[in-house]
Formats: sequence, structure tokens, C-alpha cells
Amino acid sequence: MLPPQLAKRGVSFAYDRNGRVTRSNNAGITECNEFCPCPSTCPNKVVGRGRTVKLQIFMTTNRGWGLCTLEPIQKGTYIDSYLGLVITREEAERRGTHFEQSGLSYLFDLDFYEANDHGEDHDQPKDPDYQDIPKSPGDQDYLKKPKPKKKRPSSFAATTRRRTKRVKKNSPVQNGSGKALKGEQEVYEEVKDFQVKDEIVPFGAEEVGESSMAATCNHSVDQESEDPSGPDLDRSASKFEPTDFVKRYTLDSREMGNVTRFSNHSCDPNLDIYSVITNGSQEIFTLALFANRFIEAGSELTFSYCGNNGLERAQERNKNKKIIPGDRTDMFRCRCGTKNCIGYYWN
Ligand SMILES: C[S@@+](CC[C@H](N)C(=O)[O-])C[C@H]1O[C@@H](n2cnc3c(N)ncnc32)[C@H](O)[C@@H]1O
Repeated sequence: MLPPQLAKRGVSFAYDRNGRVTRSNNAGITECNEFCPCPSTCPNKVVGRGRTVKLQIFMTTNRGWGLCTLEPIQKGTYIDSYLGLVITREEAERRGTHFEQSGLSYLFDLDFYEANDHGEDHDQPKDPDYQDIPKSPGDQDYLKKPKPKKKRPSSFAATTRRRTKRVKKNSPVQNGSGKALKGEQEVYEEVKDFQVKDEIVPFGAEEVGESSMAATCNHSVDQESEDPSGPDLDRSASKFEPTDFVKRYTLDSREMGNVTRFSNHSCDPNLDIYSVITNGSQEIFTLALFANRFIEAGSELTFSYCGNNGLERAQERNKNKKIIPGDRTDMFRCRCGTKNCIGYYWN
């Protein structure tokens, strides 16, 4: 239940009381984290608590491996997060060339938008009542911790070493519920190789694929949303426009990742991607997959490789595409088999 102090302030969460997302993915989500004074049962810790759905990989007839669910999934349910090694965009370009030769790609762009004050409201509560929220015994330690320092809202600088550390603590590779395919030490070494040095990195809102993600930090649980078909999504959250900061990092799940790397593209996907901050870090977002409708047990789980809200744009671009068998674009011919298939999942 929502703590009375928060309810009184009219704050809202992105989840209903069953932990199902109630917002569209136009906006990012900031979850409570270890720095929040909330109890461990806080309803604003859904992605942060990890996967609860039983998943399995299977061999499809025409797209290599795929991911399916072993149980029925309600609309709005968190499935898992797309994990991978965080690499620079330049390195992604280099690896992309290799992937094009093999026909298999596990790259997922993290397209950053310039920041707003993501998370400030909750990490830095201004309301003195906020500290009086009843705590579970496990949360007592929080009270002894110094309050986290407020970050500058626009950007921060990271040296190579700090960046390496941050990736260990915050990267989806470390944070997700899935099993990483490589050891921690190797993650460190690879990230060092990319020499992310003294860079000014924006934080806040994010674009995933080609859909804008705005940062919000509302805190109220939709107490009424008990509809078994799942909550209606709140699409009112604002959008951010891209800036010069976009397109800096990419996730590569080829060697490090979890089961979500086997999730194929569909032009009628049953999962949507949300950018979620689960640790207050602001800099690396978790790409969290949520069911966008009820999904029967045994169904394949898919998302759109064209990005959030990107299918229509991709369809438009595909209209003028000349099909040349065996050429580069032919590699990205979509075999999702859905009625509304747009032809190519990348172009
Ligand atoms: C992230 S991987 C997905 C797992 C992959 N099927 C495997 O066997 O490891 C992405 C690759 O899967 C294949 N793929 C995914 N969705 C597809 C689709 N709709 N049509 C054709 N191939 C697809 C492509 O080879 C793509 O590069």
C-alpha cells in the first residue's frame, strides 16, 4: 500500500498494486532504490526486484533461437531486462560490421536524450514528513547512511576508472535478474579497453530505439487498476526532443547478457521496452521489457527492433526500398510472419 505520507502528497508510481506498469513507454521510469527511505516492499521496485516469470529459449523454424513464456502473463507484467556489455557507439559500428557478415546481431542502442532532473523528487525529498514513512526492519540501516549527494542536473564527468567502477555497479550486466555469460572481471577489462575517459555524459531522459523517453518521478499507485486484462496505459507523460548528445552507447549481448538476447523482432510485438532507472545512477538505464497485452503460456516473446513507436516510421521507409536478393538489406528481411509485417526489421 502507498505510504500515507506519499498518498497525502498526491505522488504517483508507474505501477499498480500488482506491480503492472500503468504508463506508456513514452516516458522513462525512476524506481525507488537503496537510497530511498521506503520499505523493501515498496511498490515502486518492480524491475529492481528482478524477473518473476518463467521463461525458456526454443529453436524457431526460421529465425534461430527464440524466447517463450512457460506461464500466462498479464498485461503490464515485467518480463526481464535486456542486458549486455556497454560499449561506445564507435565500437558498436565496428562490431556491427562483423555481425552483418554472420547475420546475427545482439546490439541494442542506448540513445540518450539530454537530461532533465530525473529522480530528484524522490532521491531528494523536500517534504520533511517523507522521512517518517514506516520502515521495515531491513530498512533501518538506511537511516544511518548519509544522504546521497545531489547530482548536478545537467551532466557529470567520468574518468576511465570511475567509468569502469560505475559500469560494475550500475550496468544492466550486473543489475538484472538474468545470468551473465561472462565474469565480472572480464566486464571490467573490456570496458577499460574502450577508454571512456573524462567524458561529459548526459543523464536523465533517454530514447530507446527511436522512441523518446522522458524522465518522470511520480509516486502514486493506481489503487483501482484491478482489471484482469491489465491497466490502461497513461500516455500523458511528456516527450523530450533529441539533442546533440544522442547515440553514445550501445549494449552488446553477444557474449554477455541473459535470456532476453534470444528475443526476436516482431512487427506485432507482445513486449514493449521501457527505460528504467533502478539504482538512482541516472547514467545507465535498464532496458526493461513489459507485456503490452495478455500473453498465453507457450507463446513466443518478441519486441520491436525498430524502437518504441518506430514500426510506422520503418514501414514508411521500407516502402521505397528496392529488394535486391543477397544484398545487405536482404539480411534484415523480417520473418515474424505477422499480418502487419513491415518487411524489414532494420533498414
Ligand atoms: C538478438 S538476436 C535474437 C536471437 C537469435 N534468433 C538467435 O538465434 O540468437 C537477433 C537476431 O535474430 C534474428 N531475428 C530476430 N528477429 C527476426 C525476424 N523477425 N526475422 C528474421 N530474423 C530475425 C536475426 O538474425 C537477428 O540478427
